[in-house]
Amino acid sequence: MDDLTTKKCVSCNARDMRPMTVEAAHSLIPQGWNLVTEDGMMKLQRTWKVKTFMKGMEFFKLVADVAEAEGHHPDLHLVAWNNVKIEIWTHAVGGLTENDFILAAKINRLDLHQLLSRKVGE
Ligand SMILES: C[C@H](O)[C@H](O)[C@H]1CNC2=NC(N)=NC(=O)C2=N1
Repeated sequence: MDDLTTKKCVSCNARDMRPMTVEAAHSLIPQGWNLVTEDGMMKLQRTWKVKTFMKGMEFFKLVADVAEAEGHHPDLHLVAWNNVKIEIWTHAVGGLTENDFILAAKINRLDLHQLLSRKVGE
């Protein structure tokens, strides 16, 4: 698998865009992300615990900057003040395309250590 972080998202209104197969999705999934199926549609999903509500908002800003640079956007959830969940899929095709994996891989590159709660025992 060539490094997804070296790639750029393409416009989602390309006529030939189709949702990828489950097998293809499993071969591309970046570290820390999960494949989930909701309402019959596959999505990428990852969760984090942040130190504070405002650090959650800082997290969202970092992600938003990546999304805007890529022209491809995640769903951002901040629940019970410190639980972040990000879900990514390609709305234009109602499933997963390579764009989703590129965005997830680039989110993985963000330096989040100042924002995240320490894991138990750390
Ligand atoms: C033209 C442009 O590619 C589209 O409007 C983009 C914007 N961001 C997007 N983000 C996601 N996740 N899915 C889309 O289909 C999508 N479409």
